Amino acid sequence: MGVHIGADRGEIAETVLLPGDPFRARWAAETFLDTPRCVNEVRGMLGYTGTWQGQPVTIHGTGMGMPSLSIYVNELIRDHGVRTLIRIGSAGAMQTGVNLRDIVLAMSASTISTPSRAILRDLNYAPVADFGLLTAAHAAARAIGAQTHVGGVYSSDTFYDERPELDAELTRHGTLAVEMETAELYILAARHGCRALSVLTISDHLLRDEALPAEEREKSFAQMVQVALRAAFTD
Ligand SMILES: O=P(O)(O)O[C@H]1O[C@H](CO)[C@@H](O)[C@H]1O
Ligand SMILES: O=c1cc[nH]c(=O)[nH]1
Repeated sequence: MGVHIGADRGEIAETVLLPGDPFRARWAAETFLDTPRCVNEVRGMLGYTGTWQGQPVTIHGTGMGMPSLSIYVNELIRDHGVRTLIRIGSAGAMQTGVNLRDIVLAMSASTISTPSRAILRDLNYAPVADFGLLTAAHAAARAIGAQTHVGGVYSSDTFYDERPELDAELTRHGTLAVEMETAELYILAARHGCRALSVLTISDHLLRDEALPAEEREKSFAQMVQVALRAAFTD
């Protein structure tokens, strides 16, 4: 039992899916896992452990932003022996060819700053996905017919950003989407020798006035969870 995760060692699987939203963790666990059991509710950050096709899986919220994700991922790796971490998040599209409901597999994540800045200092470290998870997720997404893009995302510290010129440069440099956690997830996974990937669903568009209606979100997010689970257990 740690500071922010109330589970005992052994109650969390080696493979963890990480939505920002703790209610998405509960929904995904109840929808996709057999015998899901709540293993954490400290501060309302829900975590569930169950099985998928006989394989143990935990689905645990991270909260929004890299400082929050960093707390949970550090404790999952250090205190619970987690080895495979797959974020299942929402993101805003930054390219005209990326549409609502599409899946984005984050090959890399640009940032201005992360909680690891104090360690990396002046190094512009390039956070990247685990190649095996990335290729497995791509195959899984194709297999279920999901519209999928693979490329770079931007992990922002601010949801309400006031730098339109930054968004424009990110778009000009091919960034597919913006979200708020992937860069730190990839850095922590690299530091601890773990596998990580972000599977994202486009929930809104930065170049067009579009957003996914609330009632459609769940159905779209289902594809992302399926992709993450299939990728986690592809040899
Ligand atoms: O849907 P989640 O996983 O929370 O991800 C995105 O949504 C939140 C902002 O609304 C940020 O956490 C961002 O990364
Ligand atoms: O961080 C996020 C997530 C979804 N949509 C956005 O525009 N930003």
